[in-house]
Amino acid sequence: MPGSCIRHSKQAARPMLLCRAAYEHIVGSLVAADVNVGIIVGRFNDLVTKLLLEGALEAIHRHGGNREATDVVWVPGSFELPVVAKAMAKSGKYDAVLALGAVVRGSTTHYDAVAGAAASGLLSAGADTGVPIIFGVLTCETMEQALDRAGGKLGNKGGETALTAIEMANLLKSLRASGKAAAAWGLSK
Ligand SMILES: Nc1c(NC[C@H](O)[C@H](O)[C@H](O)CO)[nH]c(=O)[nH]c1=O
Ligand SMILES: CC(=O)[C@@H](O)COP(=O)(O)O
Repeated sequence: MPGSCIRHSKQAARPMLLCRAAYEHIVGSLVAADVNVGIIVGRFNDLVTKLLLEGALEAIHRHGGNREATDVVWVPGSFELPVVAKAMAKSGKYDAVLALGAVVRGSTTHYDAVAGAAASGLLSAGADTGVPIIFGVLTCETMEQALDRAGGKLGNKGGETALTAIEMANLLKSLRASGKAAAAWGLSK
């Protein structure tokens, strides 16, 4: 147990390194070759979401993913992401589902309802199925903030979250193959 590692004042680093080395660290691969990803995109603010999708597809392609294993599904807005995410997850066809959207604050409190519903709904979809549902929804005060994060000066959250989807898909595949995680649950098949 880590707590049992005795720390010696002059060799403190060495025992701890030995402690860490004694344990298997399980990390999901970023190779997309055998990963089936379902991408759901909110059409609202598609000036932004199209860029998020572009980043996601480029990342998947760059990591060895193929077109046949990646489905792109469009919904009206971020509020609609969770129901489709859960439905796609329950199909058993996907190793991960990536939800992309852009919620930009307007002049009412509608922003809070949409952003909150998308976040909690997507979280529940993953918890209810055991299929990784990745939150690729921008929640921004301004369109400029959103564009900065959709391929602008702050990178592309679509590409970043696509890598999260690949890693989580491979991690769960690996854990499940070695009996260290339960199979996905609540699937329709
Ligand atoms: N204002 C934004 C929306 N609003 C639309 C909702 O997502 C939903 O489609 C509507 O309430 C009907 O159910 N959606 C976004 O994705 N981003 C926004 O900024
Ligand atoms: C996030 C939204 O729903 C928002 O863009 C809508 O704008 P408004 O609050 O001005 O109606």
